[in-house]
Amino acid sequence: MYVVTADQMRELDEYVIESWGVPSVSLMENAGKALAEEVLHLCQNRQSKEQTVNGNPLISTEARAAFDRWKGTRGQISNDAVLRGEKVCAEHWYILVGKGNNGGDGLVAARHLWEAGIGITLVFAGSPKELREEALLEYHTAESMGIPSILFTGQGDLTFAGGTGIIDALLGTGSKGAPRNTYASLIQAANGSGLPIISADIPSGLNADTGALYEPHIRAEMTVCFALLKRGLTQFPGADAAGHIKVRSVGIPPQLAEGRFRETVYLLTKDILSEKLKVDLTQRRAEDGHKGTYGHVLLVAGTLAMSGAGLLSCRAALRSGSGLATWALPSELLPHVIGAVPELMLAAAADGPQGTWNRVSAQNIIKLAESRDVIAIGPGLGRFEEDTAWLSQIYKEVDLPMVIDADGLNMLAEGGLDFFEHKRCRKAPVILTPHPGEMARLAGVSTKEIQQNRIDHALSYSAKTGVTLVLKGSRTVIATPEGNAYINMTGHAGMGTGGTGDALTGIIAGLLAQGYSAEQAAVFGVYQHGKAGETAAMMRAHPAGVMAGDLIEYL
Ligand SMILES: NC(=O)C1=CN([C@@H]2O[C@H](COP(=O)(O)OP(=O)(O)OC[C@H]3O[C@@H](n4cnc5c(N)ncnc54)[C@H](OP(=O)(O)O)[C@@H]3O)[C@@H](O)[C@H]2O)[C@@H](O)CC1
Ligand SMILES: [K+]
Repeated sequence: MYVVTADQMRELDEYVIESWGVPSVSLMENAGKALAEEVLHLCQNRQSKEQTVNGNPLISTEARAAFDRWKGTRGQISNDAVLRGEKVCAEHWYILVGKGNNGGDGLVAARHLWEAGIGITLVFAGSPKELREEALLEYHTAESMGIPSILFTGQGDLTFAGGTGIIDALLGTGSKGAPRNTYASLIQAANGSGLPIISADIPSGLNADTGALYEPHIRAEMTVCFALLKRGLTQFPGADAAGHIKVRSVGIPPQLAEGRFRETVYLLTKDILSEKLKVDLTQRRAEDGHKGTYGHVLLVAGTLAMSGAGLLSCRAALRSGSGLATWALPSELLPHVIGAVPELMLAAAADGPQGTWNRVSAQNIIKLAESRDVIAIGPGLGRFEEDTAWLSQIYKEVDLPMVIDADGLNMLAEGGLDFFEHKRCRKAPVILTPHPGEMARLAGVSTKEIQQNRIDHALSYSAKTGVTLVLKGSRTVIATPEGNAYINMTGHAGMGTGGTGDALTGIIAGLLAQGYSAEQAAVFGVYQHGKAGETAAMMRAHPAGVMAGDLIEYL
């Protein structure tokens, strides 16, 4: 599933209109009809819930289904079941109409809902005479049909008297900045009404490209998004304002987006994993495979105070299927962790005071890496003198697939983009796994700026440096230097707990060890990490109780 910006959507619109001759009024018709269908579904669901007594259906749905099966369907006549809602006459929807094409979609929906018997009041944010082209035609049709309308001037309150729902067709992909004047007042009134709001394309007040929210913005129960998902709907806080999101086709085939733009953003689904990234989700192995076949991870991590980070990463690497794992750790820490993960090999590689790292150990790491397949650096590592130079030396001299996390990222941030000046001497890929705070340090901006435009920041850093970038947080974004980005949908807020990032580093390293490409390992690793977190949540009394160690057990 492709995820596009407002400009990309406009380009695709124009392409089908100009190159294929699809009339733009047909696109608007399809959009408005899809919107009306979703409103009708909601009304019908509401009706069927009301036909129960104290929550018990008068006739159980199982009994009804059994009877319908017995009766069969031969010779039955159905009407347009979707658009001729039964018993929807008690419904009355207010449709907020802006002056662009988003408003036009609202006007089309008004016509279909009116036809289905729903009471409608159109509320114009500005004089309908300002509407243009298709939207203006739709206005004239609605007026001829006698659909009631009011012009909201901003004077007095709009109470939505007798209303049962609101369609937000104020602002779509053509909106710029915070909603102004009557638009702002209508948004505030709609949110305050307590009625369910269904947004056309995007909730008004959302930045369609970034997911940032302006004030005020609509808080929708559902958003009916047209043709292709907009980037802003996939990232928080925008995703939260959109409510349940339904993508409906309007006559612009999504596959038009493939290879068309410099950057292609995908919603991470099983299909994307198996069809685009060619990941075998069953993870089949050759019958004659052995531990040497599935790679050896070298993890450079941990101090005495943060030994758990190393343990979690190593366990995750093994659980994700790597054949072997070695943990390079400070010598003072080693005796304390013997036997904690018996499957793991331990290598004393640093002699800093109190179980910490120091700069002399770069050579030790380079030597250890000689007989390994992947190197992962960072979890619980701490900072030490001249550590950026230490990491840079390893980066230059260890040409293995490399994952850098946590303090490794802070070292890298200190080196700035100069750190990557030696990237041409590396053939093997590098994956960075920052959380938003670490990403902010890498990019030299604030955490807030990162969070307000996660997809762009991930893509641009990846393009500049040649690394595969995993920007963590809800809806993790994985960006590749070639300009692909994937938005992960697995996982849950219960995974916001210490050590889950360390586990992710281990999973990705474990996949790299088995021969997955950087893109496959980062994307599949993030997907699996979230899935394991979901399984762990289901096995506990409450998702908030999930710990990093739990999710590793469900890999
Ligand atoms: N094209 C197609 O074929 C299809 C398009 N489709 C639909 O079209 C939508 C995009 O339509 P669009 O481009 O007309 O923009 P849209 O968001 O409706 O309104 C922009 C208007 O609002 C105004 N305005 C801007 N910012 C504002 C603010 N902050 N506060 C207040 N006002 C503000 C601005 O006025 P201006 O500032 O320029 O005076 C401008 O007139 C898209 O989301 C989808 O729903 C579907 O039907 C499928 C086919
Ligand atoms: K809208």
